[in-house]
Amino acid sequence: MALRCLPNWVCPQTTHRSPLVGLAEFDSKRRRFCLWECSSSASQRAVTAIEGEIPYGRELKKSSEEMGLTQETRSVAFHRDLSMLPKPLTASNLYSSDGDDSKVQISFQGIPGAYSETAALKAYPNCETVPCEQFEAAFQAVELWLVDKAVLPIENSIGGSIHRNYDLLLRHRLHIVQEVQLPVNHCLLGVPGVKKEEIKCVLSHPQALDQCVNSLNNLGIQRVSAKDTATAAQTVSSSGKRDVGAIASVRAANIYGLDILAENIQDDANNVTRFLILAREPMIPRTDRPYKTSIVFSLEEGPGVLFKALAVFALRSINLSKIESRPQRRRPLRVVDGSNHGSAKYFDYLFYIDFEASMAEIRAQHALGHLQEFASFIRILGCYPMDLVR
Ligand SMILES: O=C(O)C(=O)C[C@]1(C(=O)O)C=C[C@@H](O)C=C1
Repeated sequence: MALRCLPNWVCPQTTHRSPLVGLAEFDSKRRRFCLWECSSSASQRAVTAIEGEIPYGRELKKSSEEMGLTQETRSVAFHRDLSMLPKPLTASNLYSSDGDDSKVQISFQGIPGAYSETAALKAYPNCETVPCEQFEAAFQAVELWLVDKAVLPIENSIGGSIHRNYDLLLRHRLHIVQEVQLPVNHCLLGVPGVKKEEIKCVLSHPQALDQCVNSLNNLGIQRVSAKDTATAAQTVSSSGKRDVGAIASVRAANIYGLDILAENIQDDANNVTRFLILAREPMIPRTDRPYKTSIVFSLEEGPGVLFKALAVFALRSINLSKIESRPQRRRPLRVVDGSNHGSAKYFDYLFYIDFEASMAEIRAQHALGHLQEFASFIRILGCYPMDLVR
């Protein structure tokens, strides 16, 4: 059972917004949840509990308050509830892996057979994967304690950065606790018995189509976007059409009963997608193995500020493995009125950097302290072990 605080929780029966502290318990194995409203006033020491079932898949967007609306309410004595209060964390709770990952639930965007699911299984071979329609739902599932972690593709060695997912990292308050480098071998799939030459068009995720653009042009095959590679395979399987194929994994072919007409059809044999595993709590940084730290920051205006910002890492021999910039949505333009010829307009950017050091290292702490001199905003997205195994 996991517990979290719900201040300002609204009682579904009375619609009374409690000034008290609420607690929620989620039993993710049995998919049950229980919301506890605890009174802080001495005269009213009752605890109200609302129990219900955690919905599957696409209903993950519902908030816990909404779920409580349809559920039975009952009161229990306060003293009986003391045993239910959160226990203090122990050191072993703070490190992610206790060897048994069969209880870990990981949300991913897509349906079974998607590469994101394979990435989750690479990180936690015995985990339970929870499919979600959109990335937003995969994030919310973690935020609502419906699952433990979410997996997110962030960049690909052929297609580059997945920009929308950088934006999601900032919009949500989850922490990167792990990275997964997954070799992606795209296959051309078709309904049983079909020949490669019969395929006139293929369905797949836009990133997967981009990674195979030359091969598909050579074969004269049209490209059509699908939500994810596994949904493409499922659509082809249920359509039964001989001239429509899918680009997806061997695993997706097995799940949806399709023939593999060609393997490794990506334009570069070394096709690797990097995924991030996200959790509610950050990982406590250590120095027992190579670590990476991901940060996002914005800079004050001025000549050479980005140069100075990057120098804080170079000065301490900290290697940067990734830099990405994204427009600041809330403040897209900065207007500087310093001349007689009108005001200058600059686009305002956020910079995302991955550097190869642990936040437990003094040089990393000093580098971020130094960066604060030029940055108007800094957030540490996570410090996590580097994935060195392919
Ligand atoms: O469609 C899938 O199977 C996904 O997991 C998505 C995704 C992506 O978003 O880049 C992941 C890995 C591959 O590079 C292609 C597609």
